[in-house]
Amino acid sequence: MKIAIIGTGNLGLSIAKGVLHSNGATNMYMTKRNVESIKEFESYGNVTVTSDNRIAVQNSDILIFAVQPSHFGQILEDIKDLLNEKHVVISTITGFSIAKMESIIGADNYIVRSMPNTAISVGKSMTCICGNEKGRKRIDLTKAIFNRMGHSLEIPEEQMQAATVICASGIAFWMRLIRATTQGAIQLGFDAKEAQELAMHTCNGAASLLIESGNHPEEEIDRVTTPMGCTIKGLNEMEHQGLSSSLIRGIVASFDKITEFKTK
Ligand SMILES: NC(=O)C1=CN([C@@H]2O[C@H](COP(=O)(O)OP(=O)(O)OC[C@H]3O[C@@H](n4cnc5c(N)ncnc54)[C@H](O)[C@@H]3O)[C@@H](O)[C@H]2O)C=CC1
Ligand SMILES: O=C(O)[C@@H]1CCC=N1
Repeated sequence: MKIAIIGTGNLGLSIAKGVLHSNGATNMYMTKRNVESIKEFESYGNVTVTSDNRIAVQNSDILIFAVQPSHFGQILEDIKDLLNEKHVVISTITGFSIAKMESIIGADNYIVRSMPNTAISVGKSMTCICGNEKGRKRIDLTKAIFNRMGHSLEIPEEQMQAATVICASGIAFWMRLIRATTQGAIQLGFDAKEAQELAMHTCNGAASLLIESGNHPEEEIDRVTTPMGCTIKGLNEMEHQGLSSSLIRGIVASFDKITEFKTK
């Protein structure tokens, strides 16, 4: 598998690390404007680092674009004449529709949108995927690539904006909750390192329990909340302070922000 990461910044670098850790590519190109910060990746032997997207496209089959939304249109213009039947054009770009991509490179390309998160670097991404008419013939291949770096789900393009919030931004929401739990643990007497260790592994356990059991969260919460116990006291106080409501309102605000920059 010959993969190009076009735009090796925060997300692109996470994807590159995930590809390398999962041995997901026989050959990988990594591009960015200034390559100094990623030069070290050439030590992997099967990695080429360059600022030239055209070279990367010519030497790769799977093209994963991870540039800022405002840069993506011009980058597609710059490489569109190189695209052929071997290429799968995979975009992680928030708010950049398939129709907009087709208006630049044409509908006769294998186009897939993928919405991963930075946990892809450690093989734990939740990645949502959709494709254009030709791209849907490459969905299984795309899922195979992203399933080596976590879990993936094909969804309609209409849900990609919501998926961006829940999965891509969502990982930051969960890490803020881990940080808040850590601060609570520090207040209760743990040092910062141990406090974060407790918070991370408890969070990991909660997610793993739900994934493995397939149970509803409240079913599992009912197993923890001893009558008149400390857990229900804490949970009810959190809800009195608006825990669930503040999370939901933050998720909706994040969604509305994407709508804002989509309409610009
Ligand atoms: N950061 C995240 O967790 C996620 C980001 N996304 C999307 O991924 C895209 C990238 O986001 P970030 O990684 O956070 O941004 P970033 O700014 O960290 O990375 C963008 C990279 O693109 C490079 N770039 C700019 N122009 C270029 C060009 N002409 N050729 C090659 N590289 C070029 C920049 O040097 C930079 O390294 C955005 O569209 C964002 O919406 C999607 C899901 C998650
Ligand atoms: O914050 C952002 O706009 C990008 C999309 C999801 C994660 N990072």
